[in-house]
Amino acid sequence: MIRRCLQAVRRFIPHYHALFQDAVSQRGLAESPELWCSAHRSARGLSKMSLWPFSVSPRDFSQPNTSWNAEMQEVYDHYNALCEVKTEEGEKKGPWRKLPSYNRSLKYATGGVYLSKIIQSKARLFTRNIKEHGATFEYVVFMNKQEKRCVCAFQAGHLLEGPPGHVHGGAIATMIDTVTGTLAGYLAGPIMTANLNINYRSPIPLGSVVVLHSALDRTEGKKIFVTCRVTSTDESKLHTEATALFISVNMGHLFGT
Ligand SMILES: CCCCCCCCCCCC(=O)SCCNC(=O)CCNC(=O)[C@H](O)C(C)(C)COP(=O)(O)OP(=O)(O)OC[C@H]1O[C@@H](n2cnc3c(N)ncnc32)[C@H](O)[C@@H]1OP(=O)(O)O
Repeated sequence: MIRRCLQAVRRFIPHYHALFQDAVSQRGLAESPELWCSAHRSARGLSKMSLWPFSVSPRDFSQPNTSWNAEMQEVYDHYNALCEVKTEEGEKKGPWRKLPSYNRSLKYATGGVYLSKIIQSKARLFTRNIKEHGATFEYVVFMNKQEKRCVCAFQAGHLLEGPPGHVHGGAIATMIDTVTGTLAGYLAGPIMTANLNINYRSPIPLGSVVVLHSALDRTEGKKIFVTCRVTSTDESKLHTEATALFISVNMGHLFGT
C-alpha cells in the first residue's frame, strides 16, 4: 500500500527525491540556529516547498542514541538541565540552549557553478554523513549566547582512528572547526574559517568522551577570533588547544556567486 502511494507520488511529482530532500532540509533550517536565518531568506526556490503535501521530520543527530556511553549521557544531562531552569513560578528558559544538528546545511548552496545536480542532491555535512550510530562523530553542542561561549560533548567513534587506539588529528581538527565555527556563526551570521591553529597536547583514546569548550575571544570588524580547549569531561586533562579566525562573509560568497 505504502509502496503504491510512493510509486504514484513518483509518477505525478517529478524530481520527488529532490523534493523529499528539500522537505527534510527545509524543516531542519527552520529549527536551526540563527546562523542560517539569513541564508534561509536568501536561498533560491524555497517557496517550492509549500507544494510538498507531507510533513517529514528530519533526524536531529544531536539527540541521545544507543551508542552513547554513560559519560556522554552524563555531560548531555548536565547541560540539558541548564537549558530549563526550575523557578518558583515554574519552568523557564535557562542560559544554555541545545542546538539541533542535521545532515545538510543549505540545500540550495550550490558552492559555485562547478557542482553537478547529483553532487548537490547528495551533499551531506561532513560530520553527519554516516547513519550508523557511534561509528564516527557523536556530538552535541550547547550554546550560551549571553556568555558568548559553547560546549560540545564529543564521543569519538571507531572509524576515527589515527594513531593505534587514538583519535586522528584531522578528526579532532574537524570537531574544533565545527564547534568554533558554530559559535562564530551563531554570534555573527554567515562566516568562513580563515585560520585554525591547533596544539595537540595529549592523545584522545578512541571511543572516549571529551568536551570542547569554545569562547569568543574578540571581534575586529569582520574578523571573529575564537578559542577552543579540548579536555576530559572533568577538565582534569587537557588534550588540545586551538585558536580560530573566522571572517564574516555575505551569502554570495557561500553561494559561489
Ligand atoms: C545547520 C548546520 C550547521 C553546521 C555548522 C557547522 C559549522 C562549521 C563551520 C566550518 C567552516 C569551514 O570549515 S569553512 C571552509 C574552510 N574555509 C575556507 O574554505 C575559506 C577559504 N577562504 C576564503 O574564502 C577567504 O579567504 C575568506 C572568506 C576567509 C576571507 O576572504 P575575504 O572576505 O576577501 O577577506 P579579506 O578581505 O581578504 O580579509 C579580511 C581580513 O581578514 C584577514 N585575513 C583573511 N584571511 C586570513 C588568514 N588566513 N589569516 C589571518 N588573517 C586573515 C585579512 O588580513 C583582513 O584583515 P584586515 O586587513 O581587515 O585587518
